[in-house]
Amino acid sequence: MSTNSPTTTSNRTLIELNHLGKSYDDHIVLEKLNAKVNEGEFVTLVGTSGCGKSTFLKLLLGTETVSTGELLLDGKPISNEPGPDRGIVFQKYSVFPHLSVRENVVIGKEFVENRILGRVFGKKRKLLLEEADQWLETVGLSAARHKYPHELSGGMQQRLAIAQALIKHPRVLLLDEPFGALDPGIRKDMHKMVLELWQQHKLTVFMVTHDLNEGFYLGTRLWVFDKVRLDPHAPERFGSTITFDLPVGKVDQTSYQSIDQTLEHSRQQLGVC
Ligand SMILES: Nc1ncnc2c1ncn2[C@@H]1O[C@H](COP(=O)(O)OP(=O)(O)OP(=O)(O)O)[C@@H](O)[C@H]1O
Repeated sequence: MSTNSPTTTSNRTLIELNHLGKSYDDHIVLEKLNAKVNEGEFVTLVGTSGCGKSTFLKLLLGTETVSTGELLLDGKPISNEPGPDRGIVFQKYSVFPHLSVRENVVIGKEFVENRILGRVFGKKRKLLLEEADQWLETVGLSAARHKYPHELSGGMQQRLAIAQALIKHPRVLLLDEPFGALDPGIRKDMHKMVLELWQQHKLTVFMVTHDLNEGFYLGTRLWVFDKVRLDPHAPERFGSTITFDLPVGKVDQTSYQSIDQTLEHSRQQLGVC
């Protein structure tokens, strides 16, 4: 179970979900989500395929808007466009293939500094290149800074995507199955790096995973997304909600088995793997 000490967690609410719901036309994806997340928490999200985990991250990022209820950051509704206070890393294809590793990190910040041109020049650019190099060192990619993404392994590409997100100094880091495609050994290295970054930079993290063990190991808190109501004739009539909200340090073997069984039951009912 979790080996993380939530030393970076404060008592200050950063994110608040009040009766939050999200639908696409008649398809209800999420309904009645209620929770408060303090600054510095590491929330891991598990649930069956299609239950709305990525949709929830998109609401936090601001690329999707809530349909009902509220999603607040610092007590204010999250703006409906991505801002530098939130960074995201996807399972794949987060980086630009035509840019070098170094330029991939630089561009993350260039769009923040010059929203019209997406470029900065002169002394500003020199400083940005230096900062990019520092981030590449932090994620262990200094030696690859002049390479292109196709020359990197899957793990290196995810390190690059993390550097690209972190150069904007986000307060909230959103990770959508970032290690799902990686080999177990590489995943272990990535876990270590993410935990170090989370603690050093006092990030609030939301991470989607399909691996319950990974969720327990990394998080300080684990959410299970599931449907409490199911209409077999109209599966889109009801959405998922947070059915388990557990402080991970207090999770015991019985809770683990209970969540595992619940997920298995949902998988069978929904016919998804
Ligand atoms: N832009 C969209 N328009 C219509 N429906 C959408 C849209 N985005 C997502 N959905 C639907 O919302 C539901 C939830 O999708 P989402 O990707 O959030 O699930 P998930 O839990 O992340 O799944 P997975 O674990 O397979 O990645 C799916 O049925 C999907 O088809």
